[in-house]
Amino acid sequence: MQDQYILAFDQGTTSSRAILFDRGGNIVSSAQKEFRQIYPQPGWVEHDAQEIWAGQVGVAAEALARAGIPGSQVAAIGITNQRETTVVWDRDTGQPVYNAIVWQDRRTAPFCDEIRARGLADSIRDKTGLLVDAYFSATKVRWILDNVPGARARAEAGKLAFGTIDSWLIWQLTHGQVHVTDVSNASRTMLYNIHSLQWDDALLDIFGIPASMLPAVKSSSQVYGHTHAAHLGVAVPIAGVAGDQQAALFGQQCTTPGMVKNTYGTGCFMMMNTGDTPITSHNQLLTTIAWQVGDKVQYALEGSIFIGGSVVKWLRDGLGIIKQSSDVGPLAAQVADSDGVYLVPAFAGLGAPHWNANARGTLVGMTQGTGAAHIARAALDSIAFQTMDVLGAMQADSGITIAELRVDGGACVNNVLMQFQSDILRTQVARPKVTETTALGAAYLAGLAVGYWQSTDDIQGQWQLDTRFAPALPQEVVDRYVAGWQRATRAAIGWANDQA
Ligand SMILES: Nc1ncnc2c1ncn2[C@@H]1O[C@H](COP(=O)(O)OP(=O)(O)O)[C@@H](O)[C@H]1O
Ligand SMILES: O=P(O)(O)OC[C@H](O)CO
Repeated sequence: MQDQYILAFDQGTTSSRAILFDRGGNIVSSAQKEFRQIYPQPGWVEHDAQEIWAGQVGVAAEALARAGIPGSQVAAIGITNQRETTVVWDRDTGQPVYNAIVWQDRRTAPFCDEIRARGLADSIRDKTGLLVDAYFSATKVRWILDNVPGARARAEAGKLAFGTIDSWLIWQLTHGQVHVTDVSNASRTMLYNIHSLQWDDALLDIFGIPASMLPAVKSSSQVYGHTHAAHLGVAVPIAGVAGDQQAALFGQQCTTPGMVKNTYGTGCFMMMNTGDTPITSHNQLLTTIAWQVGDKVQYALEGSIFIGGSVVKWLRDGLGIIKQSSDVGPLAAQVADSDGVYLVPAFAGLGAPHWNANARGTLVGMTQGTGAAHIARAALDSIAFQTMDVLGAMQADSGITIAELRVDGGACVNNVLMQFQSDILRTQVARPKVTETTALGAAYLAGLAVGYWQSTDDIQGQWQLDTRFAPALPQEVVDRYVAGWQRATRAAIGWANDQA
């Protein structure tokens, strides 16, 4: 028999990737395509769901072509996706009724304020593990139903379907035959009870969403359906689905309670595996479903940082002090430290553990001697400091002191950042050889479902260390840096709260 492979779709916020993996978890080939970010108004972020679909299926074909592998040698497809992003489409035509409303979109923040004012936040949190915020899908679906002419009536007549991007892609791949999601994506909608593992009628009522719109919720590793032969030449089983952060946790093989990964992408997303126990946070973290394999549901604690690697983009595109992202390391390395300069990149408010929607970017501590290198250094430091705040909250909530932070995402290639991260966390930071852990996690989930890998034992040895960073800075220096950061954060929040 010819060699078989697993094809992972990694549908992210700014680009769609397809990666082909072999049995050893090695990358055989990949293809990637960026797509348009649509900003109709300040604070609004949309994607064209059709463009995402066309791009994703295009990169899948391209990845196979590059490896010279036909669809018949793909044992299964795993899908992982930007989470919360909301698509509503017509069941008959398969056409979206509105652009996808992206997780970053803040248009429903006033409605979230209303929900909190009605005293509903605690019960929503108890059921979903989430804080009431525009980030999650529920208020986005409601917005579409309220603002697209005729949408509510069509939804009530059972004509419209809702899905996160995983559901949308599966619907397209199966030509409208399969409308599903997995537990990890469902747990980001703010409509799903993470304890009873069901859509919650009372929540559907609060948000005015007809149950007929919802996908069926499945495990993260099973055959959901087969692709229509039009796409890869043959029908291929779609056998793994997880939200991208959960998939990265799985791909990092953080499969035992207490293991933590941090993904340094546009934002930073830290997750701790908490096993079969959903831990309620007292520090404004989210409780979420990590994945379900077989009948075993695993939970996680999560802290999301809105501006992570994108602060480097801002140095490039906003300030113009670097030409390309990779220039930031050498520029920052020109100085020993930021010399008292702190950047709090609260460009879109602050996420965990502050959740302050009004906070704005703050740059403090400058003197006549401050130059571009100090600002670059402060920008990188801000990624590490925000991560430190989230990890502190996570350790407090779980009572676990972690031994190692596993890292991935575009900005984890930066050694200056990783070393500083280890220094201020006083913890080992471990960067694996394969940093495409999101796609790898989806591939593992799919491969396990079809017997490509027999059990998690088969993949256990595949995580390989690239570089380990160990704390080197003296404690008193770290204490001084951290105290400065905390002052700067207070300044960012104080500036927002001081509005007349
Ligand atoms: N050498 C680098 N140092 C720091 N940040 C970087 C570096 N290279 C890329 N980045 C940042 O990493 C981010 C891209 O990471 P990626 O994981 O591809 O993001 P996403 O999946 O969120 O689109 C960008 O915000 C970019 O600014
Ligand atoms: O597309 P990414 O990798 O930035 O991830 C987005 C997250 O899933 C949003 O919750």
